[in-house]
Amino acid sequence: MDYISTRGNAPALNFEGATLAGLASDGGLYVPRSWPSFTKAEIAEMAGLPYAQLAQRIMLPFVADSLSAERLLELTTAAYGRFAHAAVTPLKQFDSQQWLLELFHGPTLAFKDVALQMLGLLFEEFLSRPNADGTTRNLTIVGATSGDTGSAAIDAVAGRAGVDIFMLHPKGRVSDVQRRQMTTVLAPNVHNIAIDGSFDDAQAMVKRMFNDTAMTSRFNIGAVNSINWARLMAQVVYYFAAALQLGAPHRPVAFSVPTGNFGDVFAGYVAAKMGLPIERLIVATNVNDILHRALANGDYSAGTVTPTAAPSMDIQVSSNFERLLFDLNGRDGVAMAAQMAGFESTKAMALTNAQREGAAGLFSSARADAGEMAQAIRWAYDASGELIDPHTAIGLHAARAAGIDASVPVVTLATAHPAKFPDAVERATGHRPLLPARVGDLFDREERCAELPGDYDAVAAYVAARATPKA
Ligand SMILES: Cc1ncc(COP(=O)(O)O)c(C=O)c1O
Ligand SMILES: N[C@@H](CCOP(=O)(O)O)C(=O)O
Repeated sequence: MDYISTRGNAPALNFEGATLAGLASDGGLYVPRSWPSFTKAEIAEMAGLPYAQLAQRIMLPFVADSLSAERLLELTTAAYGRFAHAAVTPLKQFDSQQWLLELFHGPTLAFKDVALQMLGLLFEEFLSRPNADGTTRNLTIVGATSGDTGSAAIDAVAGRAGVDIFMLHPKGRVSDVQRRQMTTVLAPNVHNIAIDGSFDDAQAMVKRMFNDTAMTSRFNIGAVNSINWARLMAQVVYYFAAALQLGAPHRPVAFSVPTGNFGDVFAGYVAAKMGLPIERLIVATNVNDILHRALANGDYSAGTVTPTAAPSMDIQVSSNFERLLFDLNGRDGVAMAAQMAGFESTKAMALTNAQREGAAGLFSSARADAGEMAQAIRWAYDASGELIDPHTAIGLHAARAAGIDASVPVVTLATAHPAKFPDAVERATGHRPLLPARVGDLFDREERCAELPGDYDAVAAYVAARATPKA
């Protein structure tokens, strides 16, 4: 399997190359040249597999040019061995139709761990392979976070040889738990930067660095955000895990996905392409609703970001939407590059008919405001005694409003542990969720974080002064 850019003007790469490259050199995102798929019988055979084995089966077609099946299983076993629940991503039932897929049993309490524990191991694996002249490579990871990617990526690479990580977060716009999970990791290869601005500003700076030759000529810039294909590949697995438990491939399942950068729900789209019978993918947003507007009426135009109690979804430019638009528009890289150039200059874009109609076949969408989010937190607590976080609540609100046929199970992805956002959960229910013991003495640890203006040159200079140059 090789990987091509959505903008059609970058070299095709194998899995190892795409993983280390992160973003394509033409500014596009790497996608597999074609979607591998499983037959109904092959999917049925996966029922009951332990998570690490299921992950190996699902990922193998994507990585086979770079990893053997045996090595892949060693990596999935190591990655998912660190999860606090034996099922890795357990399902909980609310009522006869509504289910919750708990994705927060990893080390940093959010769904990002599922992919980033794997990505950390993949980086280590590929960077340890010698070049033709016997030297090895290093990587300067530059990432943007609205709270969860940062801590999960830092946990996955802290202290690893050959990797420096520079993580940008919007100052004052992540929860205290999220910030501390990043800033209390004092390993010398970890650099936290709080910038003045929004997550979108941070993400734009990261993408710009990949195309800044002054930086790329000196450093091997790498990505941990979901612009990196390997992130999404690892997230496909839990759609299979959940659907198999609910009767797939003999019964379709719908998923409701709290959405910001469109990575998690795009992984669901990939699962459908691979043959998993998905009835509907419900894209749930908070009031930062660019994706809801795009799917409902074709209007992909970025407004100003409004801070909410679900800060990780305070996003108005959704990187991975480009992957979907590319796939739905006949995979025409030239057209995609023109469409994205238009968006980058005007911050607005109209979907083509093919994109609108293609998306409507599988996706629907909903937007939840603060009141609807709080109501969903309360509903979950009353229905099951379960405390859910504000992001998950937005998904649950959309799941219950979607009008899916009663015979189809609807699974809401629980993307973060409620204790990451204790204030909002307590306001809604009167109960304050406790941090699990595995995060330890988070509030007693020393913090280290630089503060920079929301200015690309300042960030680039900061990185250049501290990163390890290419070997
Ligand atoms: C807790 C939480 N829920 C949902 C999302 C949205 O996921 P995605 O950006 O993949 O759409 C994020 C961040 O991305 C998150 O951290
Ligand atoms: N919500 C995310 C934003 C970054 O998204 P990513 O999936 O592209 O890494 C976060 O928590 O940082």
